[in-house]
Formats: sequence, C-alpha cells, structure tokens
Amino acid sequence: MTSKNKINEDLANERRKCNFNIEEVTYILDGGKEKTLQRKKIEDVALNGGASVDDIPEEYLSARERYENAIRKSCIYTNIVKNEVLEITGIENYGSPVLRRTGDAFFKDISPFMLHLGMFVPSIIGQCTAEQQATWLPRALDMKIIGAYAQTELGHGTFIRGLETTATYDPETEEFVLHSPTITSYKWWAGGLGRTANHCTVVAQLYTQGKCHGTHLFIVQIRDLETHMPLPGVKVGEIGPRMGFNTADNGFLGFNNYRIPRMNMMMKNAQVLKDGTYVKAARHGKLTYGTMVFVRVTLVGEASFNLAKAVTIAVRYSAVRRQSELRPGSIEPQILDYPTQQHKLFICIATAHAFQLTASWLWNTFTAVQAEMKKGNVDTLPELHALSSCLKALSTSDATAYIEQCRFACGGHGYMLSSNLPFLYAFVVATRTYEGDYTVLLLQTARFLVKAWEQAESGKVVTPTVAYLNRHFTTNGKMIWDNSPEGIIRVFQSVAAGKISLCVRSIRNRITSGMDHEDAWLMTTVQLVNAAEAHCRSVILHTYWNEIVRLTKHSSDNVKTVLNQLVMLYLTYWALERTGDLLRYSTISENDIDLLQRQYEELLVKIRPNAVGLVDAFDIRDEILQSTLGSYDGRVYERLMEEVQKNPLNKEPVDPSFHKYLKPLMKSKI
Ligand SMILES: CCCCCCCC(=O)SCCNC(=O)CCNC(=O)[C@H](O)C(C)(C)COP(=O)(O)OP(=O)(O)OC[C@H]1O[C@@H](n2cnc3c(N)ncnc32)[C@H](O)[C@@H]1OP(=O)(O)O
Ligand SMILES: Cc1cc2nc3c(=O)[nH]c(=O)nc-3n(C[C@H](O)[C@H](O)[C@H](O)COP(=O)(O)OP(=O)(O)OC[C@H]3O[C@@H](n4cnc5c(N)ncnc54)[C@H](O)[C@@H]3O)c2cc1C
Repeated sequence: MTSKNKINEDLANERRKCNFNIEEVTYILDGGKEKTLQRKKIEDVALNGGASVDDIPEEYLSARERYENAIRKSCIYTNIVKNEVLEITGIENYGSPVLRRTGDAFFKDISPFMLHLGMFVPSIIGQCTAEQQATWLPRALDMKIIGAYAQTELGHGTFIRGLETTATYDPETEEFVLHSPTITSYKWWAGGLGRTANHCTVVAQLYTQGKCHGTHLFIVQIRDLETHMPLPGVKVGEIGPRMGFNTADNGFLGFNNYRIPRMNMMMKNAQVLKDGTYVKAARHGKLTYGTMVFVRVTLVGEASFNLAKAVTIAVRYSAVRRQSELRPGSIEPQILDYPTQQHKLFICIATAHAFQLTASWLWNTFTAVQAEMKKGNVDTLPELHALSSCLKALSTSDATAYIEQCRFACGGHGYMLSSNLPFLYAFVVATRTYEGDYTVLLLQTARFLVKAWEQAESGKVVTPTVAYLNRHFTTNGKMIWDNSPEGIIRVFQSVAAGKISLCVRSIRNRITSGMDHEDAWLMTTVQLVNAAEAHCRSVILHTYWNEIVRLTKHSSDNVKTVLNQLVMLYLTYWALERTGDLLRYSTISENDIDLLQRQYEELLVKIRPNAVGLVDAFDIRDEILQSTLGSYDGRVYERLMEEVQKNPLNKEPVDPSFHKYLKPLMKSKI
C-alpha cells in the first residue's frame, strides 16, 4: 500500500519492525492470492474516481440533503459496478462481499440500495420459481426496479408467525388482496422502503379458500415507475431519525385492499393454483425463512470486516499517539506500548481473524447444505439453522463490544465522527438486533442442542458440530485440564456439554415437579442462552484453530509464528474470561490459571512489534476506512485540523446568532 503523503515517523518505524510478510497474511484472510488480486483489481476500478467525493462531510447535512446525497452516490457507485466492475467479476458477483466492501468508500452511513442487493434480490433467487426469476431477476439486477424486504411490522419482528398483514386469494380475478388490518400490522423498518424502493418483498399471512396457511412471500409494486408516486391502496413513508442507518430510508408500509397478480406470490416452496388450491412445500416447513438464513451467514463476515476496520484505525492511532511518561522526564511512550492498550486491541485483531475464517467455513457449510437441498435432502438444514443463528448472534455481539473498545482506545478523538468509529459502532450494533435478535437466535440454537443432547443420551451418533456430546457420555467426571490448543478447545466443549446437561436436568426436574413443557422451557431460558453461547464459543475456537493449522501449512515461518501467536492469544483470552466455567467443568487449578495469565501477558509482548503489520494485512484502503485517525500515513493531527476547515460553523468568524440572541442577552439588565 502506498501513500502520497509522508508517513508519520512512528508508523514508519512500526513497519520497519514488522518481521513477517504482510501480503501472505492478506492472502490467507482473503481466501487465497487469486482472491486478493481480484479484490484489488475491483477496488482499483471502483475507487478510481476518488470514491466518496463529498465536499461537505455527510454528517453536516440536513436529513433531506443527506438522503439525496446518499442516492446520488448510490447511483454513481451502481453505474461503476454495472459498467466497469461486473465486466471483471461477472454478473453472478453482484452483491458479493467485495462489492459491499468497496461500497463503504462511498458512504459513511448506509446506501439506500443496501437492502435491494442484500435481501430483495436474494429473496427472488431463493424463493421464486425459475419462471418467476426470469421475470424479476434481470430487471432487479439491472436496477430497472428497486426493492426492499418488508417483513417486520410495528407489532412484530421476532415472532414471524404473529405477523398480521394478510394476502387473501381471490380466484375470480386471480389476484391476492393485501391488507393491513390494524395499526400494528403496518410494515416497519424495511431499509430502502421509505423513499427509494418501487417494489418490495412483502411477508404476509396467506389466506385461500377460507383457510390461513401461515406467512408467505410476495413481490409487490408500491410506487409508479414513472412518477414514483405511491400506488392507490399503498401508504408508505420514512420512519424517522435513528441511532445509525440514517441514510437507509427505513420505511413503513400499509395496504388498503391492494391487489397483486397471483404470480406475484414467490412460489418456489409453496403454490396457490388458479382455483385457489394451496399446494404445500413437501420438504421442510421453514423454507420461506431461507433469505434470513442466507443473510445471517453473510453477517459473520460483515462483523469481521467492520471489526477489522475499527482495529486498523485504533492500532495505527495508538502507534502515532504519545501520552504520559513512564519515568519522570522520559520521552512520552506511544500508547500502543501500554500492556492495557495491547489488551484492548490485540484481542480485536485475533477476533477479526477468528470471525473471518469462521465466516468462510460457514459459507462453505451453507453452500453444501444448499446443494443437498437442491437434491431434495433437507436433513442438514436444522444444523445449519442452529449454526448460523448462534454464529450470527455471537459475531455481531462481540464485534459491537470490540468496536466500542477500539473507540475507547482512541480516547477523546475516537468520539469524533470523523474517526469513523461512531459510525461503525452504530452500524454494527444494529446487526445484533436485525435479522434475528441476539437472545432469540441463541434460543433457536438451544432447541437444537437439547435435541442433540437427547440423541447422544440415547446412544445415537450426533452431527460433527455437537460430536462432543457423544464424548460427554463416554467420559466420567471433569475434563482433565491441558494447556495445549486442542486441550483448551476440549475443555470449552466440556463446558458446553456440562451447561446443556444442566439445562436438560432443569427442564426435566421442573416437569417432574408439575410444570408443563412450555413453562419448564421458559423458566430455563437464561441457562439455555448461556449454554448456546458456550456451544458457539467452542465452535469458533475449534474452527479458528483448525483453519489456522490448515491454512498455514505452507506459510513462511514468520507468518506461521505470528498467526499462531494470535490464535493462542484468542484461546488464552477466552480461557481467562471463563475461569469460573473452567473451574466448574475441568480440573484446572489456581496454578494453571496463573500460568495462563503469564502466557497471555507474554503473548502481548510477542505480538506488539507486529501489531501495525497485522492491521496493514487487513489491507483496507484509506477511502474505505474514511477515518482521520486510521489512515495509512498516520497524519492524524493534520487530518483532524483539515476536517475542521470543512465545518460550516467555521465559515464565518461571527455566527449570526450572536447578534440575534447573545448580544441582546448580554445587554439586558437584571
Ligand atoms: C444486507 C442485509 C441487511 C439486513 C438488514 C436487516 C433485515 C431484517 O432484519 S429482515 C427481518 C429479519 N427478521 C428476523 O430475523 C426475525 C427473527 N425471527 C425468526 O427467525 C423466527 O420467527 C424464529 C426462528 C425466532 C421463530 O420462528 P417460528 O416459526 O416461531 O419457529 P419456532 O416455533 O421457534 O421453531 C419451529 C421449528 O422451526 C425451525 N426453524 C426456525 N427457523 C428456521 C430457519 N430459518 N431454518 C430452518 N429451520 C428453522 C426451528 O429450529 C424449529 O425446529 P424444531 O421444531 O425441530 O425445534
Ligand atoms: C437498523 C435496522 C434495520 C432493519 N431492517 C429491516 C428490514 O429491512 N426489513 C425487515 O423486515 N426488518 C428490518 N428490521 C427489523 C428487525 O429485523 C427486527 O427489529 C428484529 O428482528 C427484532 O425484532 P423486534 O424489533 O420485534 O424485537 P422484539 O422481538 O420485540 O425484541 C425486544 C426484546 O424482547 C426479547 N424477546 C422477544 N422475543 C423473545 C423470546 N421469544 N424469548 C426471549 N426474549 C424475547 C428480545 O430478546 C429483545 O430483548 C431492521 C431493524 C433495524 C434495527
């Protein structure tokens, strides 16, 4: 990576100290050299024109101006993608993570088109028949129509079965009649819906021949393509300012007996025939939830990327920033030299690696399950649902906490919007809620774990991600503590097995003492969430370690060493975070814990010289980082001052409010 500006001397020194080949690590994180080269090529094409090109930073604009600016940039970026990037990547890469990443150079907040590519198009691909896809997909990919995904309502987000919007089939006209019967049935939250979309995927209760068949998906045109006016029977608008996502025009939507053609029902998994006969999906009852599973899978990579951005900013800043003195009169140290600062930041680097490698592994699992489902086999879907649910929950929750930690690590300047850290936080904290709330998704995984437990108890061999449950029934007593990576992972699996076992016991005891199953489950949900979290932690530790071993087989020694140090830091960090659990479920002693603590502190020292090299290896261009604190050249103070010049409040030496209000106040008598 190059910079036109002179590199800050401290950062330059850090780069001289780095002892491993940065590109080699980038290749590993990207999934191979080919992929890195392809990504760089795309970035070069897409960012050629200077990307963001905002004269005034978007945070100074009014709500209207900000929205218009976001649309302007979305159109610029879409044209670049359509006309130049897809030439290189092929149309199938529309909406790929690389294009999401490059898009971040255009927006500090969110593109109003995000849900079009993120959920509208995937819902067409995943939920429509081939014939329907032929109708809708080319128009959607070419942006002839712009869509949103309207599932959540004012009254219900989590409990999809409780949605109130109805789609009642009328065989006379071969149409569905969409209706919002109550205030709580209004669609609420859909990104891009408020001002931008002219179509959307609507999730509604399907009624035909007098019977409700539960929620199904429909493609609905909501605005005229020429005038953009809402169509008669459609009430649509923007829901108002929020913590983040302020350029995403999240919207509300209501229907008053609004008619759509029969063929606008997405019919891949269930059909309504012309006469109104409902033909049920034979394979699995929850296939209409497929778009959500897809997005949950992609959110793990999204969590990794956003955390990588935050820690790149915080580590570079910590190399440039000097504060306090270690001894009277000595030169002020770089704040990166404080072990407490390293403790805040190195776990963020390791976590970004852990999530990136887990995301690739999960994506492979997802595509394998999809391939099986194409053949009619849905047996692996429950495990994918359990995995994607807990990994989405933990990756978004950890990334949220660590991005905030990166902001804390940048002191006061981290609070500036120009650092980009507040934007990153506001974006990622939403991912903890949307596409399935944290607690709700962990409870989905817990359902799977309790069932797997019962199978293992009855002697059946369970699927690989819970295979440790079979081991639990063949070993007696606590797991023997062993400080090797494999040993730590085994102990974490024992913790998960022990917690699931306690849940099962609690549920059974409650039922024995007279509770019905629902109440017994409900009373155990605090423990169930905890058990699902423990299971997921063990999956991440296991995957991260396995993938590092596999991917560094042919790496140079220094790369092997530094990546090994990071994964060991991750394992040790979590062992120390969970000493209570380890004491309960393994033979770990106080002495072992002391050793772990020392090992952790030694790892911080070892990683320190390579810290800047490690964040450079994320290879995130300045245009994408959009941070005064995190640029490659480390011109932190210069950039903060340059940003001040863009502040409209500084345009005139005296603000008009002085003459209007302040002066009269100062002149008035008591
Ligand atoms: C770029 C992208 C940007 C994205 C921006 C944000 C977009 C959005 O937020 S869109 C809206 C997303 N909304 C959500 O995610 C809502 C979360 N809620 C849900 O997913 C569900 O309602 C849920 C799973 C909590 C409960 O569903 P419900 O139908 O009540 O099922 P439930 O009774 O709990 O479970 C029944 C069975 O279905 C299974 N199941 C549930 N969901 C799934 C699924 N997706 N796949 C497979 N199986 C599933 C359960 O495991 C359970 O199996 P079993 O009976 O064998 O244990
Ligand atoms: C920025 C943003 C963008 C969004 N974009 C879209 C979009 O494009 N399209 C769309 O359709 N939706 C969208 N959503 C909506 C989002 O999917 C929902 O907000 C989310 O699924 C949570 O549902 P809820 O708001 O109903 O929360 P609730 O379910 O009301 O949750 C409130 C609390 O209750 C708890 N709770 C709820 N049910 C249970 C349970 N069964 N057991 C234990 N605890 C429970 C939760 O853990 C949480 O603490 C978006 C939301 C946000 C914030």
